[in-house]
Amino acid sequence: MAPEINERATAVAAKMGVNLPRRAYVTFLAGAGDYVKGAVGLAQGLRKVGSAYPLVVAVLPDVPECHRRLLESQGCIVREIEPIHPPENQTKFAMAYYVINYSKLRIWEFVEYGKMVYLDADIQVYENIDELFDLPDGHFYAVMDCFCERTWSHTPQYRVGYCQQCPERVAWPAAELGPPPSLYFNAGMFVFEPSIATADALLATLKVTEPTPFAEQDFLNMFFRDIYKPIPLVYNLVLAMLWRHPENVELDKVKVVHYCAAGSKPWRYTGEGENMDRADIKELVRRWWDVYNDESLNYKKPAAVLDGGSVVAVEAERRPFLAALSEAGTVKYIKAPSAA
Ligand SMILES: O=c1ccn([C@@H]2O[C@H](COP(=O)(O)OP(=O)(O)O)[C@@H](O)[C@H]2O)c(=O)[nH]1
Ligand SMILES: OC[C@H]1O[C@H](O[C@@H]2[C@@H](O)[C@H](O)[C@@H](O)[C@H](O)[C@@H]2O)[C@H](O)[C@@H](O)[C@H]1O
Repeated sequence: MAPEINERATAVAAKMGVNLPRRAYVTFLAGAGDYVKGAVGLAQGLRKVGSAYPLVVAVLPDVPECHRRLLESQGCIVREIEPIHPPENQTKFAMAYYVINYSKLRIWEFVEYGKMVYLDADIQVYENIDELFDLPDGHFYAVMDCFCERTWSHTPQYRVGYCQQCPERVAWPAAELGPPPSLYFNAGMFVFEPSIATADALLATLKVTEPTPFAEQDFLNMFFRDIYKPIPLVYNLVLAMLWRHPENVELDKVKVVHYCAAGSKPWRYTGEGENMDRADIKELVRRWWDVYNDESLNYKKPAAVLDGGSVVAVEAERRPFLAALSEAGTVKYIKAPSAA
């Protein structure tokens, strides 16, 4: 649904003195490649677990029209964003394409929402996580990352074998390297509050910050260091945890899986690559495909509502509210036959 309709439905609600939940999940999509499958799978996964909030997809201009239509047909709210490029630099990013990930920072401009949960498109949600929206305001919530993969080989912690996931295994050599690194989160999933002031501060700070190998993830860790609050690993299982810190993982309790290990993207999975022949990886990839291929999870057109004669489509979670408006005689709410 286009944001202006979203705002009109909100305005109708406001007339009734009711603030509709200004909450949404948001993911990021760049390019014309196959990450769109991840975003579609995520939309279906959120529907399967009965999330009460819509999925916004922040798309770069290079995302083709057909991918945008596909996302809208799956109930996503597609928002084009302007790319953000880091300052000219000689940095060698951990993955060359990480340079595009700075554009993720545009989501702080989505101020029609009071609180959002960001999820990478290579993430799948297997249990309802709407409770994250009720975390106290004023903090940045995310799951701690792991420093043990080769992608971290440029860092001192990797060189000395230190990881925040098990600080007792190899003590940080404070005498040699000074204080240990601050708690560091994986930026594939986080809970945040959009704000123009924060968006402006992010961009102004980025302009004067030397890019580093983990691109916007490093930058966000620096920027939000003082208000960062770790949340349990169940909300973002970085796959490498399965072989790097199995003692920290209770797989049957994990709600969110982040397919970020090399070779683990389900839509590209061949079983080749380090650790990709593990039984747990094969099972997690199968689970992803089960959701992606489940046609019963396809988006059903929302009930339509007449507001002053014009049709305003609304998201499923607004139906009960609009039925109440209809009873109040404010709008005529026509339930589509398929609407539950
Ligand atoms: O070609 C690309 C590369 C990345 N992304 C987006 O950027 C996120 C972060 O990139 P990636 O998942 O590859 O990082 P990882 O967590 O796997 O290192 C992806 O999940 C997508 O949401 C995208 O849309 N197209
Ligand atoms: O642009 C930098 C990216 O950095 C992160 O990816 C990394 C990181 O998680 C490492 O800790 C893992 O070892 C590695 O596999 C993984 O690719 C985020 O998941 C991604 O959203 C994005 O911010």
